[in-house]
Amino acid sequence: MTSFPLRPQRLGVNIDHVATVRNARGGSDPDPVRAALLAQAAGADGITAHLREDRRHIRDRDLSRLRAELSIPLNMEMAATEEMVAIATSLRPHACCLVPERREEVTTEGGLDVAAQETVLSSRVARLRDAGIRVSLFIDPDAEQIAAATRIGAAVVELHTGAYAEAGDEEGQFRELARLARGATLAASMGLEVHAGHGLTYDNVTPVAARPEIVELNIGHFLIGQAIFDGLPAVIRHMKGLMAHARVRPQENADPQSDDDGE
Ligand SMILES: CC(=O)[C@@H](O)[C@H](O)COP(=O)(O)O
Ligand SMILES: NCC(=O)COP(=O)(O)O
Repeated sequence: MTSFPLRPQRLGVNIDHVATVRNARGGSDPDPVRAALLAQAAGADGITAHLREDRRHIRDRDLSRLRAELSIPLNMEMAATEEMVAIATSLRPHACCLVPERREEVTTEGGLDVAAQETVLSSRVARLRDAGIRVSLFIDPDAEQIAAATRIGAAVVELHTGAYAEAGDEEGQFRELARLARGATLAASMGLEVHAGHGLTYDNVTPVAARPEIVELNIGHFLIGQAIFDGLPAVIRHMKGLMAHARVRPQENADPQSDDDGE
């Protein structure tokens, strides 16, 4: 089958876990804003930072500094609470991604249940939109959630890739990838911009990066961890290289059973 190079896909670098390391000692190093500026210089297309309700990593002051110092888009991840909507509408980042949050979780465990909370979410989405913020919803790649995201006026959905990333075997990975592909196709056909993220690494990024409808990946934990060994600029350049390579022959690379691992 003939294949055509796709449009480049954006890489949003999530710098939360620089703040996790900083907070471990309670001081000011390492500075997540410095990491964001380094990521920007290395070719990141955006910076993602999640202001959790418990402030376990990113803090309010980090966000205001990011907003002031970055020249690439800032994507603020947040729970859909009154407190967070008030912070976001005052900060006015380029985008807000609404995510589900449970205080006791180690990381975001599933997608936002948009279908179950349409009324409250639609008024919060409207307030963010009225403040000029592009609103994204972090959801599982399910038809019910995608339809609900459209109904409440989100511009973007970020498909949760955690189940794909954590699938223990090839069969599970194949099943989750097929689910992501169906979700991406459906969301794009409904006029939503499609992003994806969570748990992506050098080893599993290629089939996701090859999906033509997915125009942005948000990646954090792996990049920050790998930067300990290789340095943040080299890690960002390598990840962007894998993403670009995946889109040269998207049909082949979208198949997780392909021999080509994207290296
Ligand atoms: C929403 C999401 O998928 C994660 O990127 C999260 O923002 C990373 O931070 P945690 O590790 O605190 O979940
Ligand atoms: N929204 C996903 C994200 O920002 C990064 O997730 P992870 O790579 O830290 O798992």
